[in-house]
Amino acid sequence: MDIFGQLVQSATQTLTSSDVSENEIEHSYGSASQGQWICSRTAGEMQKTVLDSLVLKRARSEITPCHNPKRHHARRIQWKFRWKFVTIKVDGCSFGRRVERNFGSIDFTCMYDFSLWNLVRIRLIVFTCYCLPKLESSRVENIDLTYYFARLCFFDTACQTTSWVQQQSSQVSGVEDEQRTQWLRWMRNVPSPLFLDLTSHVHDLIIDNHHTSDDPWIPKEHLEFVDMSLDRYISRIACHVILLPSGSETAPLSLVESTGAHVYGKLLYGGVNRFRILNSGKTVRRVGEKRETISGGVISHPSWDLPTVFDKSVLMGGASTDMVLSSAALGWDPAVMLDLVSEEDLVANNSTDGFDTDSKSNHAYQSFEGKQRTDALSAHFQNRVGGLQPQIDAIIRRVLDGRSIYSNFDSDNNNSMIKKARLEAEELAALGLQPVRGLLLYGRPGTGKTLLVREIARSLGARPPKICAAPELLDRWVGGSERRVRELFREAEGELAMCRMVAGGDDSGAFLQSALHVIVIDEIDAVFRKRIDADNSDAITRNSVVNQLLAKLDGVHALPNVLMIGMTNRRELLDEALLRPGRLEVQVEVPLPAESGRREILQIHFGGLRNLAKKALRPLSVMRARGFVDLASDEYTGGFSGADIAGLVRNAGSIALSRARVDGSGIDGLLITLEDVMQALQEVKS
Ligand SMILES: Nc1ncnc2c1ncn2[C@@H]1O[C@H](COP(=O)(O)OP(=O)(O)OP(=O)(O)O)[C@@H](O)[C@H]1O
Repeated sequence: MDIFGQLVQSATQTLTSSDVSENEIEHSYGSASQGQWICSRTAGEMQKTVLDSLVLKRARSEITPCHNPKRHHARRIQWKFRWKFVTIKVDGCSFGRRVERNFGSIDFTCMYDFSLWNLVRIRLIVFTCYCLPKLESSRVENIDLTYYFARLCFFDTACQTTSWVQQQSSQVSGVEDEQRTQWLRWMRNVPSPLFLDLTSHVHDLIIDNHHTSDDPWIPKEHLEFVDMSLDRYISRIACHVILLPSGSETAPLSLVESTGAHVYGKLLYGGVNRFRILNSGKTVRRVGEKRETISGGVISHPSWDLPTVFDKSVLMGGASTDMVLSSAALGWDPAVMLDLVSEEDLVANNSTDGFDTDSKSNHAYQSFEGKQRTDALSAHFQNRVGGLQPQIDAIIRRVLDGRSIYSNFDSDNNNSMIKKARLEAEELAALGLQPVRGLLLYGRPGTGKTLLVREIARSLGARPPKICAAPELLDRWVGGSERRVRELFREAEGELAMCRMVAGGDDSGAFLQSALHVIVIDEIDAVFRKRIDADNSDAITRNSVVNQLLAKLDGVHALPNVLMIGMTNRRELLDEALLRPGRLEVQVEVPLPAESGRREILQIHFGGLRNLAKKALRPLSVMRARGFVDLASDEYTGGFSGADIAGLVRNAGSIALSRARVDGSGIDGLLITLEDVMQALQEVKS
């Protein structure tokens, strides 16, 4: 059985008996606003245009005059709903300047009505495809990758998703009662989105297609820009299908593409039965009303006909973000500047070539064990975080080691090494050595706390971390803040419940099956500060929010598949109860970097730029003749934080860029000189 089949199977196995209540219908409405969110996260002029033309117009054009008052009424509501449906999404978006500067990505989200039976559920399928970097806009305009990837995902009969969907739809009529209940409950009970990574499938298809001369599946002209000899082009194509159960909390980041990926298309497509309910908020059903029919032709419910919207080609344009980035960074030559980057570093950096290899490296950690794994983790941090080796060691020892880096959505989960790592984690758990659930990072601003958190989440292969600033948790409505805290944990709860049932109710094994959920609360002192005896409403809310968090971390229903990371500049303000073992147990101070630390940070920031500046390298001798300046020394950067150093690098880059603009040498002739760095230093210090 393919992974998707396994997922679905495990999900359906997790169900217990309970009825589908009308409350769920309310949730369905919530799903629509999820859609709104999805759009607003990824707004763009193109998106608006596409939504308008492909969805809104289409919906309108479906409305045909009808003389039967009853039917007319139904249709009007239907129209209203669909209109509102789209409007909800479009209105909420902030279509901004991004469009000009950005790569003109179109963010579509594919949203299907998944209500297979009379009882209402809406399920969303978010179809995301990522595209190749550095496409030339002239070519991009002629290509509709969305279309092709959509076909790959949904229309190709060999594709796992399609066959699964077909299988499901063929079962609609003859579905067994028991199975029907299972499905409904699954949809209700599994609040976390299911992720299906079709990337390798898409890669295979593209590569196969490329090698097939007769009747190619994708016409050659659409692949002409793909340099098949360059793995990195292929490796930047990703394709994810995300299934969002209705009413689920969508972690904002779960829908955000991975670093370095370029969203090329997400397609929004919506349908729902009981539109009347959504529209009016009433749940009364008219006698004789046929609920399954929602729209003429576009989605004939509940079949899985191809939505015609995919037939439409969408033109895309604009420069890719990579172009923008590289043009800003071109010309950096750290070796010329300070000779800080060794040749080995360069080779190592070049091998990644600026592309995101995190997912690969995560797999690498998974297949390591023992010391080998710890070393690999340590190296992972070293390449990205400078000057914090003791802190990193502490985090690896206390937080990362002993965690089985296991995701049940991992296609490699048959790997024997991973099994070994899991067994080790199970043994440790049996010994009572469960991994810690809370980490506090505290220290001066800009010292790299957030950076550390990001790397921790990456190295663990966890679900995309949920990052929120503590003040965002406060809600002016009574009980609202507590609800927001609970929502943070909801996804983890859902997944744990699912794993628990798969493990036959075995609590101890369940969390090992669940992927880790990293919850990050920044500026944690703003809310979770010492509880005080006061009867003003603000203090009461804060106290209650602290209590809620404590309960989630270490209460009766504590969640072992959660790693909570708090960050603060003011540790002394935090509630003592939050800091005790079992809660934010590991506390790591992130200090200002010392000289050697600053050197490492400089290396990291210069190193990154050097990759992009390969072509613009200048003879070392020129700079060497002027003498070696140790920027990391106290004389230059004493008292600087990591963020200060990053800012210094950016500032020097901008100075060089403006000079290049003035003297007309352009980006190709861009070179950052020692004087630029010194000027930047002066500006930063003044
Ligand atoms: N140790 C470091 N190594 C490499 N880069 C660093 C380091 N510390 C900071 N930086 C750079 O500074 C930027 C800002 O750092 P970061 O946001 O992690 O600081 P912070 O400690 O979370 O700050 P705050 O407490 O104000 O939120 C990072 O994105 C990174 O580019």
